[in-house]
Amino acid sequence: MKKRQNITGVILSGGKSSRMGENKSLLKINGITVIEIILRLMEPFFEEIILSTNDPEEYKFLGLKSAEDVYRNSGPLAGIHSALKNSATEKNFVISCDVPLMSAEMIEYFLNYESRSDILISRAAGYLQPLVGIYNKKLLPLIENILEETGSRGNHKSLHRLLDAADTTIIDPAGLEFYSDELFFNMNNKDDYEAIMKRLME
Ligand SMILES: Nc1nc2c(ncn2[C@@H]2O[C@H](COP(=O)(O)OP(=O)(O)OP(=O)(O)O)[C@@H](O)[C@H]2O)c(=O)[nH]1
Repeated sequence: MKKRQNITGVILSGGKSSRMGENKSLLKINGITVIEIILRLMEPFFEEIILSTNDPEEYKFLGLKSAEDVYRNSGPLAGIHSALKNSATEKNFVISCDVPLMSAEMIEYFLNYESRSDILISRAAGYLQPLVGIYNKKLLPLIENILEETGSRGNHKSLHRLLDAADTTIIDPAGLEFYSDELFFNMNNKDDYEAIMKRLME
């Protein structure tokens, strides 16, 4: 597969993992860290990958360019903000660090989807899934307005405000042959971790 140069990959890993009690992206499944599972999934698609983190030292072993939050303690939208600021491309494929069941087919589907919108995300497993999707760099001023207004009270709410305020396309992948709800399953606590380990060791 030829790596894409006109779209940057972004891995969000600047959260607190408070429900997990330890950095969830560094937990291991079948001997490799969850963040490496995500990176291996992303690498074939993107020439450039940015890691959104506030602790670049911890992730040095990945050898990625990293971006620290400008707006601290403000949740995932702040991570998207700093990644877009540091990105050289208009389009950016964003993925959360905690979805190790995501597939290459689903990423490919996003990348091939014809849309002129500034955000392309899905509604999957009964929820909007804003932490896997495509974000345009031209959203930066709008994102800054929202982050300035909501500050550290924002967290996930600020992301949903962005979805409402921006030109957002929401896809419904439910009927696709490769699709299953588990693709978007995110690992928040120890029970989720155990469930994912069990699933990946099958
Ligand atoms: N850069 C950045 N990423 C974040 C921030 N908050 C969450 N994320 C990322 O966004 C994704 C979803 O995060 P959550 O699981 O909802 O939040 P979390 O802080 O990691 O975990 P909890 O403390 O358990 O809520 C993960 O990839 C996080 O690393 C933030 O303030 N900055």
